Amino acid sequence: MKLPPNSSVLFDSQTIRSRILEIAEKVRQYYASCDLGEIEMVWIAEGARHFADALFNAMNLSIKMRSIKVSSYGKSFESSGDVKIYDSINDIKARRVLLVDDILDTGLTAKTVIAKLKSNGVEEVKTCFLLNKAEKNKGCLKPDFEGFEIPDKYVFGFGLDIAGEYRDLPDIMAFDY
Ligand SMILES: O=P(O)(O)OC[C@H]1O[C@H](OP(=O)(O)OP(=O)(O)O)[C@H](O)[C@@H]1O
Ligand code: HPA
Repeated sequence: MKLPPNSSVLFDSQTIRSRILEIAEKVRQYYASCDLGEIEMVWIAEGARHFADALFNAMNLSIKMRSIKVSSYGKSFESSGDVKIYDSINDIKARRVLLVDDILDTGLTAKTVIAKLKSNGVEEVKTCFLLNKAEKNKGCLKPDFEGFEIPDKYVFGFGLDIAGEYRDLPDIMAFDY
């Protein structure tokens, strides 16, 4: 597969896997004293697919898991600012939700979904991101669990795409655009 020019590996697959094991352990500890029946893990499709699968398997907790399709970038490198939620999430009524996404970039996607979940009556939403462009979003939303803080570069691989391509690369690559 031809990679975009000026791209390089930011995190290789082994580094990603090891970090996910660490996050999974922190999540396990957090929920250790909770009623597992009250918790639902909700991951944001499509980008979080690989992260959510790996995290869920590593957590090894008997909780429900589902995805919701949310999109705001399309083929662009910038958020359109219009976060579209394609699945009905009105039936997510768990008391506690663990919201999982591949990346916290501007924070708009997560903020929109959190507001919707809260308006459904979900009491607690904990967030878990593999990547956080913290310098860019100026800490507008503090993740409860996160993998790596990254600089303001466009990244792809391990679920993250450029216009629908490269999601299935095992490494996370960065790209100067
Ligand atoms: O913090 P933000 O600036 O809102 O960006 C983060 C969101 O952007 C990407 O989704 P995208 O809209 O590209 O859809 P996709 O997951 O299907 O690629 C990514 O998967 C996150 O969900
Ligand atoms: O850097 C990114 N890469 C891929 N998808 C994204 N969605 C928001 N930011 C990014």
